[in-house]
Amino acid sequence: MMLQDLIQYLHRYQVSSALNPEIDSIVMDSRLAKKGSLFFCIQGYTVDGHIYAEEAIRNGAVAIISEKVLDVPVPVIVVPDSKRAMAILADIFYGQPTHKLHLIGITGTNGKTTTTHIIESIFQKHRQKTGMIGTINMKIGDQSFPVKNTTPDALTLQESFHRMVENGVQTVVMEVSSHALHMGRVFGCDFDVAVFTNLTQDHLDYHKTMEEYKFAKSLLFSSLGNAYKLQKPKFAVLNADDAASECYALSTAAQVITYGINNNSDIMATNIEISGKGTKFDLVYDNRVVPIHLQLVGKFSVYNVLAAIAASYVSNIPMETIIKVVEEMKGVPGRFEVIEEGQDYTVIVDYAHTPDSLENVLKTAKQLSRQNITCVVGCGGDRDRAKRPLMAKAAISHAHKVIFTLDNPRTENPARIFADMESGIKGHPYEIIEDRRQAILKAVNEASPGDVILIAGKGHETYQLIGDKVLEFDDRKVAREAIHAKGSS
Ligand SMILES: CC(=O)N[C@H]1[C@@H](OP(=O)(O)OP(=O)(O)OC[C@H]2O[C@@H](n3ccc(=O)[nH]c3=O)[C@H](O)[C@@H]2O)O[C@H](CO)[C@@H](O)[C@@H]1O[C@H](C)C(=O)N[C@@H](C)C(=O)N[C@H](CCC(=O)O)C(=O)O
Ligand SMILES: Nc1ncnc2c1ncn2[C@@H]1O[C@H](COP(=O)(O)OP(=O)(O)OP(=O)(O)O)[C@@H](O)[C@H]1O
Ligand SMILES: N[C@H](CCC[C@H](N)C(=O)O)C(=O)O
Ligand SMILES: [Mg+2]
Repeated sequence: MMLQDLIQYLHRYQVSSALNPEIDSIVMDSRLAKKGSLFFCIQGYTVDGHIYAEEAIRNGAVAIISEKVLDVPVPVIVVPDSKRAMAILADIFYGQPTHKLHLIGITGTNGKTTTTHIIESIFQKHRQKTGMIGTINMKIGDQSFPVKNTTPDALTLQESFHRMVENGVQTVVMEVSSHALHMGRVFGCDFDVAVFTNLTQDHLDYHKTMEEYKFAKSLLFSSLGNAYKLQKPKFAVLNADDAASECYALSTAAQVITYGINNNSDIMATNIEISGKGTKFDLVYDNRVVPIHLQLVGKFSVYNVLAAIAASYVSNIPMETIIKVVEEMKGVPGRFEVIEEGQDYTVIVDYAHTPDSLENVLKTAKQLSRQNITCVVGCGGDRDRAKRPLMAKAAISHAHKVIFTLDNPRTENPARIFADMESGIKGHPYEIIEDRRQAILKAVNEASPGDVILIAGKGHETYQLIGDKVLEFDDRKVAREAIHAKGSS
């Protein structure tokens, strides 16, 4: 594509030269620039990408998008906001792939990964080729690829959509994080269905206040518009039991469909019964009542299932197919994953890393056993400090025994993380075992028949970030080792 053809889509810009090179690739990292690249200078949180313009040119870049005038020998297009320009041009460069896909975006504090997986399974059962983008991986059909972020930057994202289109994908279901919405990673995406799971405290290190966090999530719904794509209406799928939905209904011109348990909604669950064997409820929709038996456990799972049902139903998937899939769903890696090695106590690995999710999973664990619940949990470093005392409080309030341990401390001093956690729970008994392996070993060694151990915070993660080191660590493997060690001692 020629540079001038690409930049014609930008409204306000200055260009330093009339040269019109051919653009073969678009990059935001100077190290990835090659002959024919267009390089975007992005003001980052760590460094200012403008300082890498010359390196990008040395590596072959033939034009630069910048927020500043630069004295370099290739055309420089100066724009007011290079991140915004990048999202818009990425969409154009890759041939507007989201216009050719049925695109479902899911936002909310908890439940995005789980709901995304359920929706993927439903569309696959309906014989569609699917794409999926989220915390665990990016998938094209059944092939998976590693990811750095839950919602990737605009270049990676549009390139992924392009590959999906080339590979015959029809429907893409993706997690849309509040960071991504705030940083404009999804500007340029044409969503058909936007789903809201819930809003509770997290990420205040980044968004500063709950109001700003709530607003960031509203951008998914306001971006839906009321446009019809190939006669296809757009939908906002909202949780009727979460107060933030009112704001999201107001921010969208799309049709709204609600789901819920407590408040009246279009897709509703009543008569919920939770047991170790799964969860039963009556699904109420379109004046019909259908009994459902999930293998997934917990009230929070019912919410995720309802969100997935609603998103699939408005996408014209037959309800019979949807129900079959949700009843067959066994779970998502690292989400309430039961570690079954024939032991007479239960070990669960879960990704709860917010106060609300920790409270939910602990309450669910309590519904499964009358025996003691042990919670092994830590809080991530270089992340929201305000959630730490609340997570510690949730653990203390709902578990009989609590072991605080390291999650991913990253570059933060573990002592400060533990001090933040302890500030929420003065006077309650707990133990601190910094080494996560030792904490898990201890919890397992002390388990009695019928007990439940919940190892929270890292779920599917196969690493631990300590300082700038990435160490191999998988709660599920360590738990298995601990169970076997106890069994053979
Ligand atoms: C705070 C944040 O979100 N940071 C994101 C941001 O990185 P950054 O701003 O630090 O980038 P930077 O290192 O300053 O670099 C600035 C620019 O210089 C360029 N550069 C840099 C070095 C060089 O040699 N040459 C060069 O050109 C970089 O490519 C970049 O364009 O842009 C990167 C590329 O898109 C992201 O990977 C990175 O996410 C980091 C890894 C991260 O941890 N983000 C978290 C907070 C996040 O986004 N999480 C949400 C999920 C949250 C949830 O719901 O649980 C997510 O969607 O992942
Ligand atoms: N609907 C829900 N409401 C509250 N908690 C939930 C819900 N669904 C899942 N959880 C809890 O939150 C944890 C994370 O779930 P999941 O990975 O699906 O959320 P997510 O929104 O993708 O999280 P992240 O923002 O880290 O990507 C689960 O392990 C479980 O403890
Ligand atoms: N997407 C979340 C994941 C947190 C997972 C937890 N294990 C941690 O490291 O805090 C974040 O980056 O804040
Ligand atoms: Mg996720």
